Amino acid sequence: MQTIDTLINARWVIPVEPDGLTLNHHSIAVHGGKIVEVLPTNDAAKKYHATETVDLKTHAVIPGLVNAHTHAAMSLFRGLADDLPLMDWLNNHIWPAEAKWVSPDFVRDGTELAIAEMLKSGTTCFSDMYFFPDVTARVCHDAGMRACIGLIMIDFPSAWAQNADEYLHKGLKLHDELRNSELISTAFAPHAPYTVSDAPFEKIRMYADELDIPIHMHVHETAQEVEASVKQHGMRPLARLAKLGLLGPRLIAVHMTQLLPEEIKLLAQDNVSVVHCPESNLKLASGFCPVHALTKAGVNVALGTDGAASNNNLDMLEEIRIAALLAKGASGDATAVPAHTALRMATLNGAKALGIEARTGSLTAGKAADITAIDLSAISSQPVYDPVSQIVYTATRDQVSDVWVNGKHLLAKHQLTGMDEAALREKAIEWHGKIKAS
Ligand SMILES: CSC[C@H]1O[C@@H](n2cnc3c(O)ncnc32)[C@H](O)[C@@H]1O
Ligand SMILES: [Zn+2]
Repeated sequence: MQTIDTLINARWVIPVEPDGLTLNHHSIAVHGGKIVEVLPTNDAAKKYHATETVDLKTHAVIPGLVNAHTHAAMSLFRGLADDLPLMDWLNNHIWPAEAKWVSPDFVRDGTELAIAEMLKSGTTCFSDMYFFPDVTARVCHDAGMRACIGLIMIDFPSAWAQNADEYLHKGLKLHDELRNSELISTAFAPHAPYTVSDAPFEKIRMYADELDIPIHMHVHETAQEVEASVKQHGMRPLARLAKLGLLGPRLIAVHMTQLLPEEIKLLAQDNVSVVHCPESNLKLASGFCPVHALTKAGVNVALGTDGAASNNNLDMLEEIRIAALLAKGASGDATAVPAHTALRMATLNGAKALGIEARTGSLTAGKAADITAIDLSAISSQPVYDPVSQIVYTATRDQVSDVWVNGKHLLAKHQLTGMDEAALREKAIEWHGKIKAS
């Protein structure tokens, strides 16, 4: 008998890699934060002696969900400004509120609230873009959450940095401090082509090559963004990014609702990853990302929630379902984004976009034990012909029972093991009191 930390016995194991595989009555052996083996439960009982055994008799176990684009601390602005288009929302509501309220304490409390919500809905890793990324990284480390922290750049001063040089300098310092972390990786995060000028983009390209990290950016979010770029630069944002040498496998282009057929070809040729945020795009009426055409062209498409101020939740199960439905509606093709593809977008494709697919994104021996269990015994998920179909089209976040990140059991039987929900609620109420009074 081999001694291990944890043995998870599940009714179904869906490893995501290989694609389309569903394993019945299988177990996951976990030791030292890593997946040691995925094997039939009968064999696991003979081979492994585990310190902790978790029986999930009615559950499907999947790789932890990867939220490939969010602004975690914006959870404290949830519901602050609804039912508006992007630029009105940003210029007249969100940016003024951020100028007034964003501080290290705001980012700490907002990120903790967001992590609690993400863990409770099955997310084990998120890619963030927000002020005080040093605070976000510390909160993730303390909570045991995996994250890709955005080293932000924007052409206006904020409480985090005054100018491009300071944004870059602070970002590089943070990257250096985090370079040996098992849980936290970094990416450059220039906000968008319309808020970052050529000179900082050129520096980011150079440092991203040198440090071998991704570049995470909002791109082609709305038709107005594209029109404004044509007026100001004489070209579409993507063409400008291409001219600046930014198109390539490092680029994580978020939103992409405005794409010409030749741009889709270019994204595929250059191995750019796209992050689709369907709920944010719907709520801000930004447009529709042509996910079916992108996947057919071979582009890696991942999923993100965007921030809780434009969604208004951080629920990746909901995002998966909307992505699968919207792809069919928008393309007029019911075969677009089938359930297995949608689940892959929310797991392995996200990890690939963030450059961490060797660490996470599938239930594969040697990868980190980032695992989510979904209870399919709910009436609304009966009967189960295909557990992947039930996860994508019927499951809601209250069916997420257990979550492990790097082998740590952070959600056990629906309860957060390392976070105090009542205290998080109190802090959110306190912030609401201050913000609404202003
Ligand atoms: C420089 S920190 C990130 C910055 O992005 C803002 N933001 C949040 N959601 C969106 C979105 O959908 N499009 C563009 N910008 C967005 C956030 O409020 C921060 O200011
Ligand atoms: Zn965003």
